[in-house]
Amino acid sequence: MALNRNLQQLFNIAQKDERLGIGLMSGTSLDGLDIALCRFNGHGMQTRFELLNFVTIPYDDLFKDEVRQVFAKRQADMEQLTLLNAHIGSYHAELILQALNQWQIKPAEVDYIASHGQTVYHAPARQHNQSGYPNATLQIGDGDHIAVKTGIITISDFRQKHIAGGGEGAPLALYADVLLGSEPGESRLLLNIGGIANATWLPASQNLSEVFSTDIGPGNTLIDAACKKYFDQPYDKDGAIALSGIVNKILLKALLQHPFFEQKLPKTTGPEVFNLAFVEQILSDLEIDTIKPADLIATLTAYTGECISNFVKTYVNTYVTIYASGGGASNPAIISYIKKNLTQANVLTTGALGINPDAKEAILFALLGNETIAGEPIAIGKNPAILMGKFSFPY
Ligand SMILES: Nc1ncnc2c1ncn2[C@@H]1O[C@H](COP(=O)(O)OP(=O)(O)OP(=O)(O)O)[C@@H](O)[C@H]1O
Ligand SMILES: CC(=O)N[C@H]1[C@@H]2OC[C@@H](O2)[C@@H](O)[C@@H]1O[C@H](C)C(=O)O
Repeated sequence: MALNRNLQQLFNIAQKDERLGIGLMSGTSLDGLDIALCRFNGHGMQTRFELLNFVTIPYDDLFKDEVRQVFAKRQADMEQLTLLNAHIGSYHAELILQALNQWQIKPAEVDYIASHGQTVYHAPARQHNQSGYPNATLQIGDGDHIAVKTGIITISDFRQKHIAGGGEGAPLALYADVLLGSEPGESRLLLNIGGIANATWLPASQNLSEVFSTDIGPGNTLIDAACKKYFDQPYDKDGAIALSGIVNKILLKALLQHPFFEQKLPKTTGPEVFNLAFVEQILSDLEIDTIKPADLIATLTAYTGECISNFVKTYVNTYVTIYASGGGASNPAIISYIKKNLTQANVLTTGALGINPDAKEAILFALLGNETIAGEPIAIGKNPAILMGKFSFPY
């Protein structure tokens, strides 16, 4: 009996030696849609990949404001959430078509799209503390809209399977970091500084039972929020405001007391926890009535730097090479903290590994899609050994 057209196409793609996949990431910074066009050869530990094209298409202010109405909010308008689920899927499809057109690639040449969607709420059980409820997370931007509008098979909603397999739904970076980032003989920490900072530990031994990936704490999320509130800017370009301010040591010390840092690894978090309301509560507890906006940003930047360096000092007990990625890797004020605090580390960017630091998370989803189509579950320590995502077909 013949397979239907969708399954036949999927079967053909799965059997190819080489696949062309698009990875999409729209992160917690809400800065834009990252689109990575990658060529994959093989799968699992034999994966070879090439980044053919990459672009971040910035979101306009109207779109950001629409998403912010539900983003990381405990209570939101259900109609707005429902509309956004369809709208984001459809909008992302338009942006993909725009990028393909720019790169002069026809949709028919692309084997699959792997879409992260937009996280609107992340709620691991450690955080929500509601008995009887599991780890939970919600990404919107439905894959059917992407598949139908682009005509390309789309895999989406990766995080639910990680939760179903016993994880918190993040960080998924683990899988790509092991496949693309390990090197025998070099202890590596792959550090992504996005809205939230996360890291994957890759020991020189390459012993998969020692590998772990975890969120560290705030990356750019608090800095961005304060920049928007006090300077009407989306972020602190090149750390200029932070470098002009003075760190408030009392505030910094209090921020570092957050219980998240004491919880055992691996763990995840988000702007649901690390937001300006948390900072304002601490300012009020400390009876600090006024703080210069530049000093606040200097302090929040130091906070990110301290969280990352404290993490490395606590969990990495050897000389390590840190490969940084994400937008925070372009903030000299954050990076200089890490370099100053960590004398037992060589701090580079993933560019030194041939992985564009801005494209890394979009590449991750392209790689996860390649595994879902052609790979086998890979056991890495206690992490869920699973293939993730849901298929949407164009027809
Ligand atoms: N030149 C720069 N100087 C300072 N900060 C920068 C610079 N370029 C990017 N950033 C920061 O990086 C952020 C975007 O980072 P990125 O795209 O890695 O985040 P994301 O993918 O949304 O986050 P997450 O990984 O948490 O989901 C910006 O909001 C900004 O804070
Ligand atoms: C729930 C969610 O969207 N988490 C993101 C977020 O952004 C950074 C950090 O928090 C990380 O845990 C994760 O994304 C990356 C891509 C990951 O899963 O590896």
